[in-house]
Amino acid sequence: MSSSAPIAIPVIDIRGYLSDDKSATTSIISSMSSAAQSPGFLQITGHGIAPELTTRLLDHLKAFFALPIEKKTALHRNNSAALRGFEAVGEQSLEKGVMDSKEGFMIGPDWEPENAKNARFLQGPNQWPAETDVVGLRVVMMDYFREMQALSKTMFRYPPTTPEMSEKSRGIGAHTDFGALTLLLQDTIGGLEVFHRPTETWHPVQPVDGAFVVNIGDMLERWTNNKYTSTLHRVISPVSNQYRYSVAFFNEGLLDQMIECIPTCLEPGQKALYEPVKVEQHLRERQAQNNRYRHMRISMRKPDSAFAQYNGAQSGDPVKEVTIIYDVITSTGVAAGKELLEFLLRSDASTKIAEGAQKVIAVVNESGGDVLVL
Ligand SMILES: O=C(O)CCC(=O)C(=O)O
Ligand SMILES: [Fe+2]
Repeated sequence: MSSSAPIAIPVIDIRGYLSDDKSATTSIISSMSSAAQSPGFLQITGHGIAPELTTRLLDHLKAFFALPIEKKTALHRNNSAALRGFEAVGEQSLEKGVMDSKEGFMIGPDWEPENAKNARFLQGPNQWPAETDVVGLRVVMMDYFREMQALSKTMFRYPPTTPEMSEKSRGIGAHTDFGALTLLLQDTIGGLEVFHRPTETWHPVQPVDGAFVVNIGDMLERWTNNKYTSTLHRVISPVSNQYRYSVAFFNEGLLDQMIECIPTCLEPGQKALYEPVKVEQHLRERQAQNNRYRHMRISMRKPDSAFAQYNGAQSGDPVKEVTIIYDVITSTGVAAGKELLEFLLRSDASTKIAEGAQKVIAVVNESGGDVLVL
């Protein structure tokens, strides 16, 4: 369900931090840390990236996506071991039954083709169109890239849609991001929405002139023991006669970096919720699960941190208890051959049981049948 009720996505001016103003820095850090915990999304202004550069970047992006489809498919991501390049409309579907209506173009740190044999996971050369096709594209992309000092970035174009069609398609289906931190430049069309878990409602991230949207990804959530939140988000297809353009930086860290609970993120008596993992393994697992994984996160309704803390630390032996329940229901194991007690249910029981079963069926249908509901 979409809702226009406001959810506070803070807009934070980081100018004071960049100019080393001590008191401004303290308050900027405290606002950023609180936004990273909830809602896991914020927008930053005063970041020092020249508006001239972002305008030039978006102009070149329009020129790139306006190329004939054959020229774009010649640069398809499938041609690249590092998964760099073009992706057409409809190639992704993050939510069952709704197609993602967007084109993408992924680049990263550029490797000379002759060094490609030394490339590791997701490393390698970019694929560029002929210079004469989009004059200056490569220069502006790499200028922007250096400015942002990021590791990988993807540019998107979302086709416009009609009100009727918008019910059946998404710009990009609901998902969380794999990496540590995403920095997103969006134009003025709008459509990005974040999910407010307690009320299960979607809320727009209004485009703010000159701002970057910042959101926490799964890697940072893991690193901070769930203190920072990797928030579910999506783009609804713009009901407009114009395309929507955006540029996303996925900061994914160095491949050998170990992601293990930052000690200051543990309250006294708390345990680390995740095993340490290297960035490369984390990315490989996410990449392998790709759409399926992203989709699972929606259906499984990530447990809140109170539950996550409890899970695995239950008293007694939960596996044994569940085994006994299974045995009793199936008259096997410890319950084999035993007479079960019968007891009477109140007259409203069958309605209540049917309601519960309907909810379970709805969740299973929504997830494509690949979710275990306990
Ligand atoms: O284009 C956008 O506004 C968001 C894209 C996004 O969420 C993603 O690629 O992970
Ligand atoms: Fe995303």
